[in-house]
Amino acid sequence: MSLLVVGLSHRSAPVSVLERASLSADAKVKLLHDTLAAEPAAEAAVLATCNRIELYADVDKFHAGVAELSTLLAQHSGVALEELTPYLYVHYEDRAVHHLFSVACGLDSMVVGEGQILGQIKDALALGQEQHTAGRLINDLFQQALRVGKRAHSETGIDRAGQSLVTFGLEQLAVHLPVGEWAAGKRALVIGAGSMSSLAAATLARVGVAEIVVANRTADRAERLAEILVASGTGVAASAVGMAAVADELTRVDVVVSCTGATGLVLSADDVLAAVSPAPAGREEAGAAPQAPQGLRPLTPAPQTPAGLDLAPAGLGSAAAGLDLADVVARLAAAARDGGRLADAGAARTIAAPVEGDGCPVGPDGRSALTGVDANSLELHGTWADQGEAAAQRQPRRGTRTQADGAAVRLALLDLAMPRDIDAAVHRIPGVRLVDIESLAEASADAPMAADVDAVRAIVAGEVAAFGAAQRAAHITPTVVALRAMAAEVVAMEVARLDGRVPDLDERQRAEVTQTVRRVVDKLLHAPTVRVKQLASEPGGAGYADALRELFDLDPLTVASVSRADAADKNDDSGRAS
Ligand SMILES: NC(=O)c1ccc[n+]([C@@H]2O[C@H](COP(=O)([O-])OP(=O)(O)OC[C@H]3O[C@@H](n4cnc5c(N)ncnc54)[C@H](OP(=O)(O)O)[C@@H]3O)[C@@H](O)[C@H]2O)c1
Repeated sequence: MSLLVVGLSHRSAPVSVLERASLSADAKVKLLHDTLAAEPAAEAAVLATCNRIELYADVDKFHAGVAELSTLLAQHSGVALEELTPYLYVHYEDRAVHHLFSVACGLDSMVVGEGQILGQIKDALALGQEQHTAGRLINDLFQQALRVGKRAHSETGIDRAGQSLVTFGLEQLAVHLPVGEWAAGKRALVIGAGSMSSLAAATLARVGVAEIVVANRTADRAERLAEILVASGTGVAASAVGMAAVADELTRVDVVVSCTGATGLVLSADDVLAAVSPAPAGREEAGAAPQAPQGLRPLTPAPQTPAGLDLAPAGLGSAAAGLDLADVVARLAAAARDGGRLADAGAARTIAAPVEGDGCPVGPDGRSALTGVDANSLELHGTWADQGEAAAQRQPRRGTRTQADGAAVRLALLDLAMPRDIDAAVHRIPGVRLVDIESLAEASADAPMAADVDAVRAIVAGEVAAFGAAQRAAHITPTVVALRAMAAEVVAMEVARLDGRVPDLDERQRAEVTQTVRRVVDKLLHAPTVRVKQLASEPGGAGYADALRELFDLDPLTVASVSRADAADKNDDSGRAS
């Protein structure tokens, strides 16, 4: 039997395929059992993260194994085999071990060196153990991968080569500023209260945001996370809200981190657009500070608006300040019909870019109907051009950063979910910066490769060789044990025969003869068993076990029973270890 892995990852497949191929918890369990039910596989484990889906199995036939595992992956992911095949990779025997060890060290991660993959490998092993699909090979392999990953982190500076996904994402939002400087005093909204959101919230608190609002479907979890944050000693203020409050919170916060397990969008482009849009003039009461009704943000900063991210009114004409989104859309639609010319001078100042092509699709409520529009084919339509120009006219206060395109960053969003939580169309909203899994992948490709990566590669190479040697040595052990058992049996039979033929031997003489026979047998077997273990641990040494069995006419059932007992001991040990 040999180790085979078939999978796809962010390196082999586009995010859109990975998103569609992601496995639910139920699908993972079914995939494991179906793999074992398939004829070529004896053990199986599935490593499924937002960046990879890999099926590991102990197979006895390479070609049949590849065909079977690929078909099962397609079946359970719901992506047709013909579509999936170009994105699949296959590793076998030592290459498969090398692959998992590299993955465990974070060498194959989207953000090189990130440590979360170790938890995901541990989960994959735990699931295999729980479902009894992990035998001796999978247990040994995954446990060793965890050790190798920890070794890489403790012996090298791989952590520096790639920070955790959250930190890296925040760095992308902060662009050229140190994250701490960028985050200081900001208000953040964290959507979701699971493990990733908790990590995101903890990181935000650590880097110095002033306030965190946690929004989650289940209120208890959001409240619990908010309590933990308050008790964290970072000085952050934290509170919990339901998902219904997200639209409202969007208008108050500066940063959003979203990482839910939702399969659909949590934030549409319209939600974000509404949150960063100017408030309609008609809704402002004379002499009163403008409120933020229904997701439209006032242009005059409210007193509680955090420094650095508000919208300064200076330089804005009254037409711009009181711009109603529905009004803008209507004007743009008219302008599009009119060849891009706007009838109103106030609006013309707001909308600098001429509308290209057709006008922005308008929903029944008069807002841009962006939800459901294919982000890849989406062009910047008038509504957003308008918002960008409005943002460009705002005078950034001290501390307000600007995007590379010159527009002030009004709202920074980090989407760590897979599938995505935030509509990719948000990328095109001026004044909004969205960093998502796809853009993180691109950014990390440009990250400088530290010398530590080479050090980790050396560790992986050494560990793969050691693992292969240990596995091959372990492969011969049952045969050697069976040989010694057979020898002991022969000695016992001969001593019994001696008892029958020379019954007068006293106890001391009998013990002496027995010891002598045992010593002879041990001495005869010592050199060949030591040598055969050495030879078997070398690449291509698997045949020595067969030779030993053949030469000494060992009972295959005895060898198999020793292997089973050995595997059971290992499983007990691994159960205790994990
Ligand atoms: N864990 C990682 O290492 C990691 C790394 C990178 C990216 N991610 C991505 O981050 C996301 C969350 O992963 P996780 O590990 O944090 O999962 P998790 O611990 O299971 O948490 C899932 C969170 O999503 C919420 N949620 C689930 N379905 C939802 C829905 N339909 N609508 C709204 N909220 C919903 C859950 O709310 P309830 O509390 O109400 O159930 C919970 O807060 C996933 O997209 C994952 O791919 C995870």
